[in-house]
Amino acid sequence: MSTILVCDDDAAIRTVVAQALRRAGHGVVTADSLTRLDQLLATSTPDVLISDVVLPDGDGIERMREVTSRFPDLPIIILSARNTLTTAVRAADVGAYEYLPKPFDLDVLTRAVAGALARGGGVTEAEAPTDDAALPLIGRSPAMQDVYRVIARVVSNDLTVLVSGESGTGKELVARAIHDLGPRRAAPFVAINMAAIPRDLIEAELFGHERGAFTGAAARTAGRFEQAGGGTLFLDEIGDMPIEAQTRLLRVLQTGEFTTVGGTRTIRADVRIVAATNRDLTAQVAAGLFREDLFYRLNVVPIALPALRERQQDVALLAQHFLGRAADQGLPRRRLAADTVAALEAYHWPGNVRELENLMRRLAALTRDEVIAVDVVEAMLGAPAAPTVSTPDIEMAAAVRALVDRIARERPEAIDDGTLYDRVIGEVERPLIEAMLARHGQNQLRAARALGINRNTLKKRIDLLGIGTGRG
Ligand SMILES: Nc1ncnc2c1ncn2[C@@H]1O[C@H](COP(=O)(O)OP(=O)(O)OP(=O)(O)O)[C@@H](O)[C@H]1O
Repeated sequence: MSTILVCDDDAAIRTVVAQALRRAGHGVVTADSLTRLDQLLATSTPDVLISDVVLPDGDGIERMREVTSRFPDLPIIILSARNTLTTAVRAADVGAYEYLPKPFDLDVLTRAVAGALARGGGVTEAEAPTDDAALPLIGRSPAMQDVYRVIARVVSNDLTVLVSGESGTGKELVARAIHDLGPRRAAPFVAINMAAIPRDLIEAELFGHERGAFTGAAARTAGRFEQAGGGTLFLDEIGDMPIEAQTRLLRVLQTGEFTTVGGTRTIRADVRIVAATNRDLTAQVAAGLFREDLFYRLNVVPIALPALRERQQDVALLAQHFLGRAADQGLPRRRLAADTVAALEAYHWPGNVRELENLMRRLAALTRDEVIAVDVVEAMLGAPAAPTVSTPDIEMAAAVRALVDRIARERPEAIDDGTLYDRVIGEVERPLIEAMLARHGQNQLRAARALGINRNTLKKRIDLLGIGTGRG
């Protein structure tokens, strides 16, 4: 029978954990402090050690450092109620086999113990623990705990990470956290957004170019791969990367080398790659817009960031964090009334954390009272024109780009025969008009009003586009 040593100062936790493990057929010994743990370890070595972090006589994770140096093969499972990214990373740092944020599921713990027994010793890392004060990511929801655990597992290696999630969910912040917490932190973190650079310049931006490589290339320029040397390259909105550039990127990932545009010399690519997308890349692969082999090369470690509406319990913490930051930057210090917090939690946050951040800044700047009342927030949440990019905008932009790509592929002559604008607008306009007519029972007058255009204009467009609907 295997022996599990459980160290927690909470008697209730010791009891339920011991019961569950005994039921699973293990022998259990418990300790309520680090001193007691030391006494027990002096006389016998357990097969698995489970320890809490905050104990009356010290920090459980720090003590595990000594324990692992004395018993390098002893698997350790850390339990913690301080559910931050830092705790997850520190647990990974000391070589813990598993880290379970409290509250945890007893079945999960039992499975972790079984896994630890099957696998034996943990992974040992030499990295120093990180600063607890500077938390890069805020939030303690179960959904974020999953994210933290994956981050903790990748910071010390160079595996390629693909972060997916809606716009404003914190994808870039995750990429930065991976960089800042890992061994490349002293070298640069370089970000490049595929959607923000003209398509024909992307390769030159990524790999650099030689003098005269193309019109306007007056001098040799280093690309982002070179600029990020030794550090991390963040490829944002990777789904927008043109196919030719994808082919080139794939080759770099396969060979670990690249050449500049117009150059012949090969340069070693010494970067960790973190890519991000707010689109469903598998759908892009299925549609032939994204190379499948590149997708697999990038998706080595996937991290799916939940939308803010899926982590309601983080809203209050994030809101307070942003108000605090606004105050640190010189805006008046403001607090949230309890019903204001409830209203924020109930909101669906289409712009995710970015929208919440912008709202808190506006509230800090605009509200007169020290405590922010619920009606002020409700008025602002109802107001349009929050400075965020919404998901429909992004989807529309993606659809239009895909459309242009398709026209270029299928009818290359149409790309510069002077009809492209009408063609693309027509493609967008047709489903729009059809949808509005359907919504308004084919009534053209009401559809025109809803669209905000003149009825005659609508009639003309219907005739021109040959939309075969009824009359208004
Ligand atoms: N968990 C978090 N804790 C604190 N701040 C956050 C968190 N998530 C996001 N933010 C903040 O929200 C804003 C948006 O985050 P970020 O730019 O990382 O999102 P993104 O997913 O990369 O967005 P996009 O897809 O539009 O580029 C940033 O100012 C970031 O600092």
